[in-house]
Amino acid sequence: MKIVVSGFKGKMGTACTNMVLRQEDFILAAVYDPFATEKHLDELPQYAGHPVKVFSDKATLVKEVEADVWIDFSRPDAAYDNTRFALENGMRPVIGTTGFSSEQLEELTNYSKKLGLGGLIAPNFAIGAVLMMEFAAKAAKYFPDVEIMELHHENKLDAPSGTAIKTAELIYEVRGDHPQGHPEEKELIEGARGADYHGMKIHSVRLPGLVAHQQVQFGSAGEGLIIRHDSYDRDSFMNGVALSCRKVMEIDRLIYGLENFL
Ligand SMILES: NC(=O)C1=CN([C@@H]2O[C@H](COP(=O)(O)OP(=O)(O)OC[C@H]3O[C@@H](n4cnc5c(N)ncnc54)[C@H](O)[C@@H]3O)[C@@H](O)[C@H]2O)C=CC1
Ligand SMILES: O=C(O)C1=N[C@H](C(=O)O)C[C@H](O)C1
Repeated sequence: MKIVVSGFKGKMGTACTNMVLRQEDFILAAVYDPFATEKHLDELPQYAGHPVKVFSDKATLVKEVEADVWIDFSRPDAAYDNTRFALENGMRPVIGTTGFSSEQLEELTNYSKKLGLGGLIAPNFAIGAVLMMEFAAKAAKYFPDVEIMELHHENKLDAPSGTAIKTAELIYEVRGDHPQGHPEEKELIEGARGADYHGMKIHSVRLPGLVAHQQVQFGSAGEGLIIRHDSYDRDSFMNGVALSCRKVMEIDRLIYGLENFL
């Protein structure tokens, strides 16, 4: 299977490039990053011995390279354009980049169906994070009062995280609208109670030293339940990305969420 890694200079792009090179049935057809130059081949040791084509321009890439799968970990403001571009050029998207609106997800799904091309957009590729979301949705039936704390490295651009949004959506499907806290509570400093999603509060922490962590904290009369997932290393996402590259070859539309492949 021939694969392009988009956003290859970044933290996740680097991990994905290494992962693709390690898989016997994957071929790294090209890497793309608008900030790339040819000298990246010499600078990045993981490419040693592997003749990989480096592109800083998507249009040139598709003229010179044929690939089956487009892995993308770039920026929230590039997520939609890159996914659309992959589909338009016959590559199955495996997208970890966050920042899609529900309208964009719907439009891309419809477009993929029209083309008959498989693909996946997943806010989190760590198997443990998918389980955390499923456990949280299950708990919400009995514990409707819940707050989500997501904690990430200080270079993250979007807040709340894609994982926190997906978790909130899953919990909302179970418990619906549910105002929390005292009806007369007042924030003395704006934002103190976090973002509000149908009554559920979401808190975003950004600190050096963190990778990707989330705690879903439930409270009920006299008891509490905390469901927590920690990605200590970006390798935590790689099994999910590798699995998805194989699975998108077997389907004929874009889907949302790694749970669909587990
Ligand atoms: N779904 C998942 O499991 C995970 C998703 N992410 C998401 O992946 C994205 C990237 O995260 P990091 O690697 O930490 O960021 P990063 O900042 O380390 O890397 C982003 C890379 O994208 C490149 N880039 C900028 N504009 C681009 C464009 N238009 N097309 C292609 N590449 C472009 C940058 O030059 C940079 O090399 C974020 O949206 C993050 O939330 C991160 C970790 C796991
Ligand atoms: O930016 C990150 O790092 C991560 N982004 C994804 C998100 O927004 O949920 C997945 C994971 O949390 C790491």
